[in-house]
Order: sequence, then structure tokens, then C-alpha cells
Amino acid sequence: MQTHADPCKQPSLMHPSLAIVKLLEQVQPTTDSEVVTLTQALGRVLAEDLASHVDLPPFDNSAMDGYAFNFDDLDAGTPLTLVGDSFAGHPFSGQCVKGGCIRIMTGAPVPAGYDTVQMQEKVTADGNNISIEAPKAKGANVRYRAEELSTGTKVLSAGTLIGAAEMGVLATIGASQLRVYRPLKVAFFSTGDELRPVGSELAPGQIYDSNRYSIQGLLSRANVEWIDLGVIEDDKEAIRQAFKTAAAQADMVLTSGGVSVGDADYTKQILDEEGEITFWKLAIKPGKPFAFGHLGDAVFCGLPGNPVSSMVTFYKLVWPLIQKMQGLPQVKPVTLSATLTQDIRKFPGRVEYQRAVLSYNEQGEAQVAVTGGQGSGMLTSMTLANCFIILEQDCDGISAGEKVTVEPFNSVLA
Ligand SMILES: Nc1nc2c(c(=O)[nH]1)N[C@H]1C(S)=C(S)[C@@H](COP(=O)(O)OP(=O)(O)OC[C@H]3O[C@@H](n4cnc5c(N)ncnc54)[C@H](O)[C@@H]3O)O[C@H]1N2
Ligand code: MOO
Repeated sequence: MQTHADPCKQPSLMHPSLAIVKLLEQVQPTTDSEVVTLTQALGRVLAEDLASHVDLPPFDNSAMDGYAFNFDDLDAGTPLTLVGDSFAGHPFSGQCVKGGCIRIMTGAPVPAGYDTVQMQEKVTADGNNISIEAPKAKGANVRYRAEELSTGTKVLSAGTLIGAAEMGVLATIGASQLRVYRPLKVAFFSTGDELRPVGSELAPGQIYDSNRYSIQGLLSRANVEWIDLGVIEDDKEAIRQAFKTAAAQADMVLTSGGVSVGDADYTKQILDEEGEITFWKLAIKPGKPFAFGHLGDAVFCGLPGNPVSSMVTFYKLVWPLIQKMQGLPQVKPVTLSATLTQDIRKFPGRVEYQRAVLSYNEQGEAQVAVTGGQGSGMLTSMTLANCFIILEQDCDGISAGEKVTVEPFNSVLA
């Protein structure tokens, strides 16, 4: 008679925090880099420190629409004489005379002969006679050359992810080309005879392959180059071939399904035969049968087939791995404490990531409620959520009104 041990009770289930440490030990940041134009740089990681080629701002300029003058000329208590103007892109080219002033616009150069700007709301103009309410100090409303940074100063460090603000800073300093790490290549496929692509008819027992779509979404947010190898049937040789195809062209091979203990769960077996299993099965819910290893030069992550399990294990395990391989620093997830608004059932054994909604009550206190059913196949529990409630391994349930640890979704999930 065949007996089947309960895997949840096996001491071999590794805590997810230890799994993250072990995963990260197995990979090194890429050192390969390439030069790209600024328009190609969004989502890439800077491969070298970048110094500014210019002073920022590049010239003294006005922070207000108003008038520029010498602060000390206001001591006489008489109106100043208008001698010209300075517009953004069209500097004043005349002489800055004593007792004079110029009309000036926001961002326009402040001429060397004047030291202060007053906003037009505090000025009365009568023809060329300009009466100015004295600002608090000499230099008011002037943005000085290099006050933000000077030529040669480091503006961005190697290992910086180029997002929207970085794109703007790079344009500000005129960086038309920059050296970034080459993109990480991730090949992925789903396994399962029941899976059909969206758009096809479903026969009895079949379902649509949803994981490839959520994984594509996650990989896009993780800024990698992905290779979609489709759905592979539950056939050892087909899976073996897909492993080879994937490992030959990618830094990371990601699969969905077939990592549990069922009779058609071949992923782990083929990984064992074709590569190396570093660990399998974690004390995490959802996502217990997550498998990690190597396939030739590629790292391998086997995500469980249940749709929520595949997303949670990607988020907690694969994403930190991708970040390290991309040359990004590890950032500890932000967590906070919030009051639970309903009872939660939990059995000791695994760390649980329950999908939930974090909000503020009328008193401004953080509160959190789960998004209904928490089955590993209930993907709407993710779409409704904006955070995870993290329940530690030994927790055996929590009552409404108690505090729980919450991890708001970050840029990959939000
Ligand atoms: N006897 C045991 N059975 C199971 C255990 C266990 O410990 N002992 N663990 C369960 C846990 S926990 C998980 S998680 C799942 C994961 O199993 P697999 O990775 O082998 O996944 P599959 O069996 O292939 O599929 C599970 C489930 O998800 C559906 N699925 C799979 N791929 C997709 C996809 N691309 N898109 C949408 N849905 C998908 C599949 O139809 C199944 O319903 O194993 C438990 N079993
Ligand atoms: O770990 Mo599984 O994801 O509980 O269903």
C-alpha cells in the first residue's frame, strides 16, 4: 500500500526569509553593460556613476515673474527706472544702471548687474517708474547658478533604476547617451494539459492559462526582457525540451505549474535530471511547492500553478532575485501595523500572505480587511487587494481589533 506524507508537516519546509537569503547567495549582479540613448533608458539600471556636465541651474535666474534690481537701490525710497526686460530664452542684453530695474520672467536669466527679484504682485508700475516693496533680503527670488549641483558633481550612482525622475534629471544635465547594464532575459512557460490560450474554445476540464498573463505583467514591471514560450503539455519530453530551449537563451527560466507531488507534476523531476535543485518547498501560503535551482548557466524558478501562489512567490522570491541580477540594491519591504476589522482563521505551519485592503478609518487609524476567500486559485483576491497581511508561521488565527503586520503592494504589484 502506498502512503503519502503530509508535506505541510514535514520539517523540510523552509522559512521564506531563509529562502530569500539562499536565493540571493546563488546569483551575482550582471556586469555586462551597453550604451543606450536617453529615450531607451527608462527602466534600465545605470552601470556607472554619472557626474553632471553642467552647473544646475546653469545660470542665475528668476524664481518669479516680476522685476530684477539691486537690493541696496531700494534704500533711497524712490521708484526705480525700467531699463529693459529678460525673458526665458531671451536674456537682457543692456546695461544694468544704478537705480534701474528690468522686467523679468520666471526662469529668465538675472543679469550680473542686479542681485534681487521682487514678484510683480508687490510692485506698482507707472510707465517706466517702478515702485517696489522691499523683499525680506538681498538675493530674494534668485535661483543661483550651481545651487543644486555644480559641474563634476555625482548626480546619479551606478545601480540606480532609471525611472521618470531620473529621465528628467538625465535630460536636465544633457546626458543624451548613458551606460546601463544589459537587460536581464527571462524565459517562461506554463505547464498543464488543462491549459488553453485565451481565444480558444474550452473542452470539459480545460481552463484558460492565466498565469502567463499575470507573469508577463510582473515581468514588465520588473523591467526585464521576457521570452514567452507558451503552454507546455504535461509530458516529460516536451518539458525537457522547453527547459533546454529556455536555458539556451535566458538568464532566468521561470515556469508555472507541475511543482507539486501529483502524478503529472514533472517540472521538479526534469529540473533534477537536466539541472540542479537548490531547494524545493517553503513554509509559505500560498506558494508552498516553489522550486529553485539551476539549468546550465540560467537560474531556475518553478512557480506553483495555482494563480495566486505563482504571483505571491514571484513577488516575494523571484523579484528580489531579479533585482540583484539587474544590479539593483536590495530594499527591505515597507511594512506597517494596522487594526484587523474581522477575525481571520489560520493554522500554524506556514507564513501566510493574505490579500487585503488597507485604509484609514474616520479617526485616521490604519485598518485592514481581507478581500474575501483566500484560496490559492482565487485570483480576484489579488485584484481587489492593495496589500498583504503577513501572518507568521506559528500564528493560529487573529481576532478583529488586533494589530497585524501589513505589507502594501509595491510597484511590481500595484
Ligand atoms: N497532495 C498534495 N497536493 C498538493 C499539494 C501538496 O502538498 N500535496 N500542494 C498544493 C499546493 S500548496 C499547490 S500551490 C499546488 C501547486 O501545484 P503545481 O505547481 O503542481 O500546480 P498544478 O498542479 O499544475 O496546478 C495547480 C492548480 O493551478 C491551476 N493552474 C496551473 N497552471 C495554471 C495557469 N497557467 N493558469 C491558470 N491556472 C493554472 C491548475 O489547473 C490547478 O488547478 O498543488 C497543491 N496540491
Ligand atoms: O501553497 Mo499552495 O499555493 O497553498 O495552494
